[in-house]
Amino acid sequence: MRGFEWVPDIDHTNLSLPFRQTKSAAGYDLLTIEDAVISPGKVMLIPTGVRVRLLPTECLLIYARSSLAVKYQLILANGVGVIDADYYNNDNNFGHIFIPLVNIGEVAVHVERGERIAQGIFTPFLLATDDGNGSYDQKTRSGGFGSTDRV
Ligand SMILES: O=c1ccn([C@H]2C[C@H](O)[C@@H](COP(=O)(O)OP(=O)(O)OP(=O)(O)O)O2)c(=O)[nH]1
Ligand SMILES: [Mg+2]
Repeated sequence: MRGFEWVPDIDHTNLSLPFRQTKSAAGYDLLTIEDAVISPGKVMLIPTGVRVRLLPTECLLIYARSSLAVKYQLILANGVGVIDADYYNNDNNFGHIFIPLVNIGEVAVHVERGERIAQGIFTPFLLATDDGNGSYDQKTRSGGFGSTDRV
């Protein structure tokens, strides 16, 4: 079963789950659930209110919307976001997808609740032939953005 769901306890009144705007669009547009003002040179983590269910050898790749880059100089701070299957329903934030937007222009940019801020593309991936042969230790994910770092 592959698809988007609302994160529990999120107010999604009048918002829609991500959807493809046209029949042949590859990307599901993700909305912001909050108003935000992004200052020049700053990165803001924007909540989408959604999580995604994936098969174990799939990820959701998050890309910028070209129009936001061209009109408002808003791009993804991480280039491309990778949403892992085990991020879904993690203990930290239920699998909430956040979009790290950076303003590379010279004026502050407002984004409004319900605006489409990025797009997600479902993508299958391959494993190394000897993956899982016991030579390294895989942890259980507890969150995102550095949660697997060893401190
Ligand atoms: O644009 C993004 C990128 C990632 N994530 C979430 C989902 C992903 O599964 C998790 C971890 O992402 P990634 O592996 O790219 O970040 P990391 O810095 O390696 O964090 P971690 O140590 O948690 O893997 O963070 C988002 O919500 N938005
Ligand atoms: Mg990681």
